[in-house]
This record gives sequence, C-alpha cells and structure tokens, in this order.
Amino acid sequence: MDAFISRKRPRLSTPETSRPNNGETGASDTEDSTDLKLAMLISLFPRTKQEELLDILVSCDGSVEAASSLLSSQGSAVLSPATKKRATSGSSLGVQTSLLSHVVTTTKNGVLKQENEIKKPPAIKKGKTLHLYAPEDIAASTPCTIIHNFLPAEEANALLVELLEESQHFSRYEFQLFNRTVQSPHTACVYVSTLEEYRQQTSEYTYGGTYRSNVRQATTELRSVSRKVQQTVNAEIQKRICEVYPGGKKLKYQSPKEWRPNAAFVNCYDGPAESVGFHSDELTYLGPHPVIGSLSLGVEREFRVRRVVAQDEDDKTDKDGKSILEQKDSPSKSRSREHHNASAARADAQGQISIHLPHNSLLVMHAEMQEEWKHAITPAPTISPHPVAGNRRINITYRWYRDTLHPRYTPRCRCGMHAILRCAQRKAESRGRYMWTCYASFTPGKQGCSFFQWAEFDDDGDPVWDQRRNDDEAPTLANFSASQ
Ligand SMILES: O=C(O)CCC(=O)C(=O)O
Ligand SMILES: [Fe+2]
Repeated sequence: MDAFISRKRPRLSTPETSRPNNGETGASDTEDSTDLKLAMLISLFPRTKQEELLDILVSCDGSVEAASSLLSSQGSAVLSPATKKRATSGSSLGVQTSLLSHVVTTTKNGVLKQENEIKKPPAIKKGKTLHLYAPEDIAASTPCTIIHNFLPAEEANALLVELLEESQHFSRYEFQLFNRTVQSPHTACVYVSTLEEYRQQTSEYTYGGTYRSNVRQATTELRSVSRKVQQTVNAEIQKRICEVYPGGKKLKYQSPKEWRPNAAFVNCYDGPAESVGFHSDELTYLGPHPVIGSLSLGVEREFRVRRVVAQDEDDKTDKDGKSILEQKDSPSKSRSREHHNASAARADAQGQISIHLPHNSLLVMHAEMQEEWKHAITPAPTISPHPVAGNRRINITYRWYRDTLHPRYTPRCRCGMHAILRCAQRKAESRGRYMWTCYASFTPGKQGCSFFQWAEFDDDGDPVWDQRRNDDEAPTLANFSASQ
C-alpha cells in the first residue's frame, strides 16, 4: 500500500479534497486521489470493509474499474491470505483514517461527491504534522482536551505578570544524554504549598534521578487559579470517562478519587528557540495513568504529541523488562543512541499532531496520555509577541502526587538513589507493565546500577508493596487550595 500511495498518478478532479479545516501540512495530491477512489468503492460496495476495499484497490494498481469488477464478480472472498493480513495489520492507518474525514454523497444527476464531515476526527498521516485548533478535533484525535479563554482575562494577566516576575528565579535543569551532560532548553521551577513541602521536595523527592534544587512556595495567584483548574479538570475527567472510555468506566489503574493538585511545575520558554523535547512525564509520584492540568500564558506555542510506537527490537528493555541503559555489561551509550535514533525515525514516519496553545488555554492531559503518547514543545520558526509577555511563554503543569507514592514508600536502588517508576512501552509482551528502575545513569556524574523490580498496583493505581519502606511521620503534600 505504501508503494501505491507514494506513486504519482494523474489527479482526479476533486475540489472537495483540500480539507481547509484540519490544518494538516503537506497533504499530497496522490493521497487525496486515493481517498476519492476509495470513496467511490465504498459507495458501490457499502457492506465491504474499508480496509478490504483499499487492499483490493491496491492489488488492482489503483484502478477503480478493475477493483469494482473484481469485487462484483467474486466478492470479498477474493482476498488472498497476504491481502487479508495486510488489511488487518493496521499498517495502512494513514490512508484509511484520512477517509474518515469525508463522506460520499450522490448528487441529483448521480455523480459521486465527496464532502468534509465535521464530526469525524481528521487523520494523522505518516511523516506529517496534523495541526489541530478546534477543541472537538483535539478531544477526538488525542488524549487531551483543551479549554480556550479559561480564566477571566484580568486573572490570566495577573497570573502571567506574577509568573514573569517569578521566572527570574527559574533555572535550567541538567540531565545526562548519552555521554554528555545537557541543560534543559528552557527554564523551570517547582511550586509547592508549604515550607515543609519545600524541604521534602529538595531532599526527598527526586526528578529525573536528582533532587530538585529549584523549588519555591506557591504564589497567591498560582493557588487561587489552582482551585479553578481543579474544578475544571475533574469535570473534564468525568466527561472523558463517560464519552470516551470503554463502558463509561475509568481506566484500570486510574485513580477514582477527586483530582487534587499539590505540585505545580512552571516552565518559561523565552523566545522561539526554547523548547522541551519529546518525553512522557515521570510517573514516580504521580502513579499510573495520571491526569495533568496544563495552563498556557503569553506567547502561543505548539504542543506536539505522538503515539509511542510499539516495536520490539526498539525497546530499551530486555526480555525481563530490564533497561538496556542500566545493564552493566552492555555498550549501553552507543546502543541507546542507535535505539533513540531508530525510535525517533519510526515515530516521525508515523506522524504527529500539533495542538496550538494560545494564551489562557487549559490543556488537560488525560489518563491515557503518559503511558501511550509522548509530548513536546517544539522550537518555533516564528512567534507572535504577546503584549504582556513579549517573546515569553509561561506554562504551569498542575500535578497530583499520590500520598501512597511518597518517597518514604518508593523503592531505593542498589546505588542508594530513589528508583523511578516507568511503564514498559515498546515490547508486546511487557507493554503496559510498570517497573521500578535505577535512574542514576541519567544523572550527571553518576553511573547507576542494574536495579529492576516490577511494580504492582491495585485497580485504582495505588501500589501494592512487598514491604513498607522508611515509614516515618513526614506529612504528605497538601492540596494547594486546602492549605490556604
Ligand atoms: O510547556 C508545556 O506545555 C509542556 C511542559 C511539559 O511537558 C512538562 O513540564 O513536563
Ligand atoms: Fe511533560
């Protein structure tokens, strides 16, 4: 099928195929022409699956006439085993889903006509970026929902002004990438409610394998906005459960409790070049299937999301789920670089979605986001300066650290560090399983050990420990609103 869609064919006359609403860049004429041919076949054989029609179209080298006479004479039983396999493999997602944004109607004089259908999500295509703006498209195509103009304008401005002032205290965090220590390409700071929490955040909680040095106490605006974020995020969670999740039930491991943010990471992107690379947020204290409320202020930037591509040989874990990066004997750094490059190439081939985040928009990253998708703020070729923030964008991610995953409970690895919680993403047999591993090999100046332990959770995502660890009396983090 790839050969089919990449081969140039004469363009059919299809004025409706330009898709003005979905904003996708780089949609090719060839793909449009495939869509139209497929649409014709669907209207002629409405009871045959789209995948089968597409495969027959491919096997007929794109000839609608040949495909239609084959289907008329022999029906779908003509599919060869190889064709059937292709039809069910999902490898043709790029073309098939692009059809979903169209419906076919027949005009009075019997001519087939293709129209955009508003309710169906637009398609992601291989190697392309699909730009989404409308909340309903974002909710349908990604694990996120967006609320534009979230706060009253003055409140958004007051928070922005306060955080721009705060941003002079932000810093770049350091992490280990292959053999180099690199700095984050933007500045950041963590905010918590109380001095005790400040103490814990700088000496007990770790992030990316290190203690946070840059922690501050939540400001007045940050706290009062947190209450509104809490309310809206809880409403969005319920909506998502009812409208999207199977059986209208929360996901396994998702918390059934009210979402109550007790930490906020605030990021500042100063100018178009500042960014954050593709990543999933660390699960260590958030636990499985966390929800995150992310408020954007100042300059509009693009938030890119892409699915984690399942590919066994690309996995960073061996068959026991151990991280290749953490195995002592492996030539890990060069191997991991190859894995990283292969992974990025595959992900790029799969396509990504760009969600535009204007000033005063709240993005809810839902429970299915961190385990199955990666996200990034990509460098921008150009930006439109904001009247208050200039070239800067401020982002606040409100997070809910679970009491049951306080660092007094979480495992320590053999090199004395707090182990981190990760979800196996790439290998079919371990995909979706959680594990505790050493993260020190990502920490500047640390080698790391091979610590590995499967992580067990109950259905609500709270840990089931073999034994309790470090059970001291230190209080857990307070909800922002409750601690005022
Ligand atoms: O700036 C953003 O919108 C995203 C920030 C982010 O991904 C993070 O803090 O983990
Ligand atoms: Fe993130």
